[in-house]
Amino acid sequence: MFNHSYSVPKLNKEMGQQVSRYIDTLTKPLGSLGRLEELAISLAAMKGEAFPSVTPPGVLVFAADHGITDEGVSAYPQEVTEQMVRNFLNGGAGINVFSRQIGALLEIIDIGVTSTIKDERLIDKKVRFGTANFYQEDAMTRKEAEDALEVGYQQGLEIINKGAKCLILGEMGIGNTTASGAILAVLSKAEIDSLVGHGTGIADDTFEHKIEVIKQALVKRNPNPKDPVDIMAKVGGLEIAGMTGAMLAAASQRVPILVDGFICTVAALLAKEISQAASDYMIITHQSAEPGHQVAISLLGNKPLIDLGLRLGEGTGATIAYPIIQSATLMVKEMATFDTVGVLNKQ
Ligand SMILES: O=C(O)c1ccc[n+]([C@@H]2O[C@H](COP(=O)([O-])O)[C@@H](O)[C@H]2O)c1
Ligand SMILES: Cc1cc2nc[nH]c2cc1C
Repeated sequence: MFNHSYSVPKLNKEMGQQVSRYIDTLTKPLGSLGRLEELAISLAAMKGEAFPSVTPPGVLVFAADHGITDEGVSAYPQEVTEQMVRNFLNGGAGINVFSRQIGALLEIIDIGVTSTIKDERLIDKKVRFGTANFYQEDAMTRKEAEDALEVGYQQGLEIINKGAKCLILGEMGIGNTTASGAILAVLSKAEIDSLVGHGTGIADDTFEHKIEVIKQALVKRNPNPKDPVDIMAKVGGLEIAGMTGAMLAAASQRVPILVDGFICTVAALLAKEISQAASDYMIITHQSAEPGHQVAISLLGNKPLIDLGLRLGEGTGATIAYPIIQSATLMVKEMATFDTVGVLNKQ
C-alpha cells in the first residue's frame, strides 16, 4: 500500500532569494548566465542550502511490459523489453554510456517484465508479469498500482540513502507510449490525436490504429480523472507507477528530480496529482520528439532545458542535460564576487 503523499516539504523560498542576491554579486554582467541563474535559485530553494551539490546523480531505470502491445501499437516486439534489460545489465545501452559519462549511480529495476530474469545485478521488484491489455480489461488492480508506487518510493529512498544528490528517472517498456498517451488524455482532456506520437517509430497506418485503440480503450475503462491511482490501474504501466513513487520519495527528501521524456513526464504529472508540492522539485530536462510531451510539460508548468529531438527514454535525455544543472551549482560555489577580486561593478 502507498500512503506517503503528505510528506513533501515546502520550498525554502527565502534561501532562493538569498542565492539570487548572491548571484548578482558574482563577476558577470547582471543576469548574464540566464537560465543557469534560475536553476541555481530553484536548486537552493529545493535543498534549503546556498551551495547545494547535485553530485553524484542517481539514475533509476524501471522496466515493465504492457499487455496493450497485443493490439499492435509498437514498432518493436514485447521481448525487446527483456532484451534491453539484459543490455542495461551488461552496460551497452544509451543510459549506461551517459550514466558513466556523468559518474551516476545507476540501478535497473524489474517492476513488471513478462519473463523472469535471473541476474544478481538486477533489482527484482516485480509486481506482476506485465500489465493486462487495457483495451480488453484494466491494466492492473488498484492494489498492484499502489504496490508499484511503493516499490518506486522505496527504491527512490534507497538510492538517496546511498548518496544520490539528485534523481534521474528512466523507463523501458515496449508499448508504454500508448499507456502514457491514455493517461495524458485523461489528465489533460486534450484531443487524443494531439497526444499520440510514433513512439519507437511506427508506420502511419499503425499510428492511426494506435489513436483508435486509445480512444476506444478510454471509453471502455473510463478512469476517474480525479484519482491518479485509478488512472494508473486502468490504463497505466508498472514502470510509470514506479517512476511516480520514486519522484515522490525524492520530493519528500528535498532531492531535485530530473524529469526525462514523454513517459517520465506523464509519471511526473501523476506524482503532481498525488502531491501538488512534488512538482516544486522537478526540472524538465529536455523536449522529446513525442508530440504529447509538450502538452505534458505545459501541464506541469515547466519548460525544458534542451531540445535535441531525443525519443529514446531510459532517462537518457536527463543524463545528457545533467551537466547543465551541475554548471548552475558550480557557478554559485566557485565564481568569484566583484568584492573579492577587484573587478569594477556596474555604475
Ligand atoms: O522518452 C520518450 O520521450 C520516448 C519516446 C518514444 C519512445 N520511447 C521509448 O520507447 C519505448 C516505447 O515506445 P512504443 O512505441 O513501444 O510505445 C519505451 O521503451 C520508451 O523508453 C521514449
Ligand atoms: C532498442 C530499443 C531500446 C529502447 N530503450 C528504450 N526504449 C527502447 C525501445 C527499443 C526498441
